[in-house]
Amino acid sequence: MEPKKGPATQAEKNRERLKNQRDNQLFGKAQQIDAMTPEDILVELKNKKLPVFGTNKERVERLKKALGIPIQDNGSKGSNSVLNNIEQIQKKREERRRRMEEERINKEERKAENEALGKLVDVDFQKMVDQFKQQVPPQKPHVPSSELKICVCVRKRPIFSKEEKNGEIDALSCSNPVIMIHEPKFKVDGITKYLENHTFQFDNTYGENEDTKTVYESSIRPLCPFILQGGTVTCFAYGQTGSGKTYTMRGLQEMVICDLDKFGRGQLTFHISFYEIYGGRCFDLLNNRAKLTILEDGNGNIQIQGLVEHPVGNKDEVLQLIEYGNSVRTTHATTSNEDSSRSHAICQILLKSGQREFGRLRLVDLAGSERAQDCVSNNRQRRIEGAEINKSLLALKECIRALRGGPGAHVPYRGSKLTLVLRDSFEGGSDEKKVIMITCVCPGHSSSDHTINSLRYADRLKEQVVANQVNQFQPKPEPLKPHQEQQKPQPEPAKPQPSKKNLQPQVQQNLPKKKDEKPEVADKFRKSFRDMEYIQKQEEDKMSLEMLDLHEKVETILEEEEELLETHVHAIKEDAQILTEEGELISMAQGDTDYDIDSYVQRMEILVKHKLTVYQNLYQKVMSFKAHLNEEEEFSNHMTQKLKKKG
Ligand SMILES: Nc1ncnc2c1ncn2[C@@H]1O[C@H](COP(=O)(O)OP(=O)(O)OP(=O)(O)O)[C@@H](O)[C@H]1O
Repeated sequence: MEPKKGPATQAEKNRERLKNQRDNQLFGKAQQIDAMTPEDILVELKNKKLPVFGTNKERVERLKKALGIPIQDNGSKGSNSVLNNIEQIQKKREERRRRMEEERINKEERKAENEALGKLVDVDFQKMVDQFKQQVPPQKPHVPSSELKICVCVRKRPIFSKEEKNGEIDALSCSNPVIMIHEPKFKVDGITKYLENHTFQFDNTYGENEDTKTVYESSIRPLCPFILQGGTVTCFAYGQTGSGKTYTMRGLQEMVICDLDKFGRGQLTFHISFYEIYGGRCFDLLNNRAKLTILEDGNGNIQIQGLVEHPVGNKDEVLQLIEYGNSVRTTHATTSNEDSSRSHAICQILLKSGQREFGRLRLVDLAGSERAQDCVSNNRQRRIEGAEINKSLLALKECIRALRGGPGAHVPYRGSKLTLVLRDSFEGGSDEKKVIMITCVCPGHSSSDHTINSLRYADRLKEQVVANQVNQFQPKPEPLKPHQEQQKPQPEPAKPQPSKKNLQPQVQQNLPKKKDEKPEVADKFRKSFRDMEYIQKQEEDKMSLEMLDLHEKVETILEEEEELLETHVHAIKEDAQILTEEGELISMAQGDTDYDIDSYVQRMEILVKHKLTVYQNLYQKVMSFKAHLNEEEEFSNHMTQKLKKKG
């Protein structure tokens, strides 16, 4: 007999492929029908407007026939076919039981394995995540930042054994330039588990096994020649507390100093300044945390008054200074990271050769992004810090985006203190200024919300904003089984969009109307508020008008607090002066029996009046400040109530 020939032509091959596909589909459908209950068969027949008479087997065959599934005629009739049917059902039941048992044993084994490793993770979710991870596409080479207008990248840090002991699952898959978040979820029944998978793509992504040198090689290093030709490069580390911002920044600081020193062949001096912005105020990290004042002259030039620039010729000294600066940053303990930073730290390096200025490099380690949600905390200090962080991160996003708009684009740098001091990093378009944004993310599944927020933030900085995709990489579908845990895509609920129509009147109402303010203060305040309005409009789906109102209140409080402290110091000095004069007056009155009572009364009247004026002024400032604090408190309570109702 001649061996069976395979398909000869392409057309035959295609026909055979299509036939196989169809057979597979029909086989799948037949399996689904066999697994259906008699009631389901009835419903299905009715749906398809087919007759419902006869036994269940006859109904099944009718349904299959209607769907084009060939009926196997085994020639048996009557009791024989009934026996066959029962046999088939039993086989399927056994098969199902065998599979369930296998799954149970598999689960127990995974659990025991995890326990031995000290991991207390949910094995079902872990299995689902592992399945997805097997389908991650291969990694592509990293793109050097010199080829990009703005380099937007993401770095995933490794999961710590401490986190796994606490039940954390590594829910991030990273394969340059893609990063996926596998978010464990429960269906409404509260039992069935599934994963919601979000896929993002950036210029570069770095996984847990890629070290800081790899990040450096494709981010800052390609821009070193640009700096040496007089360019300005600003590199930001963004992300939630504990995601590795400081870890990444410290590594980059060291590498870039060494490289710039090497490229400059020892001829360059580094002029280092290192300061932080904490709660809307600026402090010099290399000068005993001296408080700095941000000034803007009539031409819009920004100056940080009091900031000390340290000229250093030796790279080791540069690194020592940076290390010192890092160690004195403002930190506060939180549950997730004991050294959680609430400040933005800006390390600025100006390169000079003799008197000739070269480029500038700014390395900015941003405050924990989740702190921006502290706007409704119980603690006022935290709230004000949170509002400041929120405002600065929103303003930063819009200022970076303005770089893409070219030299003439509006840069809303007055929207926050951070963007105000970094104004020079954003103006002139992306050919003149280079920005690298490294978004750091935590791998643990319980951080999924924060991670998604961080990636969405970074996504807005990309050239083309493409909405992240949900469930791009799905495991191969298995036939549906009853009560099986499904990895089902769940569309995100649509967010209500505030209407633009309603925006204007309310914003107008919010415009600051402060009495007795100096004209330049009022002007500064209005300009900054206009930039906040601009940012709010770009961000209207995220930033509510209430948030804008909160930012205005916080701005007022910060400005007034400054003024109040100044007035208080002034009052104490005046008082001391008056006290000295009073002392002199008393000594005169007590020591000289022949003193002039009229002159005493006259001088005393002047002194007391002066004292009253000084303290009256201070009292008014205290009362006004107190009223604004109360207003902020009320507003915060209102926001908290609103959030509670929503949640
Ligand atoms: N890629 C990494 N590889 C190994 N360990 C890392 C990595 N990234 C971060 N870590 C470690 O994770 C911890 C938190 O990192 P880091 O302090 O840099 O976070 P952070 O984002 O700066 O937090 P915060 O905003 O609170 O300052 C540190 O112990 C750090 O050593």
